[in-house]
Amino acid sequence: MSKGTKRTGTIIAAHGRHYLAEAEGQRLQCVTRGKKTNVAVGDIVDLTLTSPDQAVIDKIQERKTLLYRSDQYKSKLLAANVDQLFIVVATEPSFSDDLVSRALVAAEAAGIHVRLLLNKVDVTEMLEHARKRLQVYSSMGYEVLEVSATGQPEQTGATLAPLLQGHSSILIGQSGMGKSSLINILVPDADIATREISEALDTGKHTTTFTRLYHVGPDSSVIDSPGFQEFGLYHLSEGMLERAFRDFQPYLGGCRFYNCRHLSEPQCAVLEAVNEGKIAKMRHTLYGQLLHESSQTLY
Ligand SMILES: Nc1nc2c(ncn2[C@@H]2O[C@H](COP(=O)(O)OP(=O)(O)OP(=O)(O)O)[C@@H](O)[C@H]2O)c(=O)[nH]1
Ligand SMILES: [Zn+2]
Repeated sequence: MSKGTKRTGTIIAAHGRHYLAEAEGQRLQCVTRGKKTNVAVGDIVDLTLTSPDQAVIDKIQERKTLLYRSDQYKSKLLAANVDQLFIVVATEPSFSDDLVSRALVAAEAAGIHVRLLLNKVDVTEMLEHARKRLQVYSSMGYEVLEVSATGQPEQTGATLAPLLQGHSSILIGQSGMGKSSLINILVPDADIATREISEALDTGKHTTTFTRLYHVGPDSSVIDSPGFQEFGLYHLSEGMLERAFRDFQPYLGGCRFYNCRHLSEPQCAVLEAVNEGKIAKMRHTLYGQLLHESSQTLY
């Protein structure tokens, strides 16, 4: 394989502007042309080799999906081409409804199937409390799976592994929910793979701060992303937002004004549903917050 050879590869790890691609079973360190940082883990890319194990990314192939966060200034790509998302929460430490809902909205907007994964169900003192808090999501139709990564690893693997087959999945969650423990069950050699990727990307000690993709079977992969504390959705337009709230859907079209923003309009079907307890108050509050964010976008 010589300099100038063309390849098609999959991006399996990203750290800053450094990417690692896999092409025909070979790992290639990649950079973008210019200062572009629009590449995501999971992207299928056209490459030109610059040395036996290095390449330049010429082109990102059309994406089936793109999951991303954004703040006022820029978007932060989480993963490309995934078709399902697992939001990992736990009995303890306590999870944030705000972050869970934001992740649900991001998935809906990107057209990605989403489930919640309640981990650490072995912590029985907190189990009923966590289940109760998750009812708001299951009543909207989101599936909530219960697992215990350290308490019942075999059963957890048996529950999750079949769900990954034939899919490109991503796990996200706040720090401490047990995401790494789950990945270690799903990807037995994850630690070794992480070390190898870390060396290839030259990330030094920061082994847990990059997103990476693992193969878990033919046509099956799972992406592990770093824990997050915030989940900005500045990029979602108003129209996208109302549709991304699954609990609003039965009421859309029922408002007096066709262009109702569901904030303070008279005879708003969404507001009526909130008042009747059919839509959770915290969901509507978040919707208002996200509308505000989408009006603040500077890019
Ligand atoms: N009791 C119990 N503890 C668990 C379970 N899964 C993970 N833990 C513990 O929870 C802590 C956090 O787990 P990690 O897997 O490191 O969590 P993480 O979400 O990857 O966290 P970050 O690495 O900070 O992003 C560790 O002490 C685990 O041993 C579980 O099913 N039950
Ligand atoms: Zn309305």
